[in-house]
Amino acid sequence: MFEVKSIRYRYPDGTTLELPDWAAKQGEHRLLLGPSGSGKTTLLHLLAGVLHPDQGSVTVADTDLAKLRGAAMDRFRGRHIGLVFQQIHLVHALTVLDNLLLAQYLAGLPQDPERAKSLLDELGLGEHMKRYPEQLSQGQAQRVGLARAVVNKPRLILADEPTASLDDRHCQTVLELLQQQAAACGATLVVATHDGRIKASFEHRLDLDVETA
Ligand SMILES: Nc1ncnc2c1ncn2[C@@H]1O[C@H](COP(=O)(O)OP(=O)(O)OP(=O)(O)O)[C@@H](O)[C@H]1O
Repeated sequence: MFEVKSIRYRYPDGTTLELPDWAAKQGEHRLLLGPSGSGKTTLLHLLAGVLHPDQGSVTVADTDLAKLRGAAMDRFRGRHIGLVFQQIHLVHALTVLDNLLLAQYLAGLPQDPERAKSLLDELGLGEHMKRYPEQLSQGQAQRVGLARAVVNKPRLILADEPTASLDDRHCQTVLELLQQQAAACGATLVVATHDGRIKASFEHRLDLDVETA
């Protein structure tokens, strides 16, 4: 489903990051571990096509991301990749429902309010779909962020530190929702974290500290 191979990425200041080869099949769930600064976010950005490597290749859904640039990369990402961040970045001028419809529009997909509404219902947000982001609790906003990431039924879900600021109960809930939604879409899931609480929930891990798969 994805494969990163022989990656070297050079930051603007010339620092170079080398990453171990890594791959997953469709529907597999993977944990990406490593201390702060080990390159987890960089690897997620390479998988999302936000960054491109100086050497090596990134393949997602049988597509070599080096062949996609600009608007084509944006459409591919919107259509096939769901992104979940610690900071949710909802569009504040739009309602919860419209935030999801915007994600469909930006992916070049026909707007499907029924899909968006049923997903919000499923995530316990049905009553809040006409609300604006500032009228939501942190936990509700987080679930909206998750709904937005999966509304287009992505083939790959990338989550960067989704549980870092959460207490134990919310940490477990967010993790379960991510895994459930990934399973519902048949998506491959990658969760990057240094949060040791969630290690036990994943069979497959890559630890950037020790560079073993
Ligand atoms: N724009 C940049 N210019 C130079 N170095 C950078 C840049 N962005 C990141 N780095 C460095 O690259 C390394 C990897 O950064 P990255 O953000 O991928 O790590 P991370 O594992 O996600 O860390 P954290 O858990 O703190 O988010 C770090 O040493 C960081 O300082």
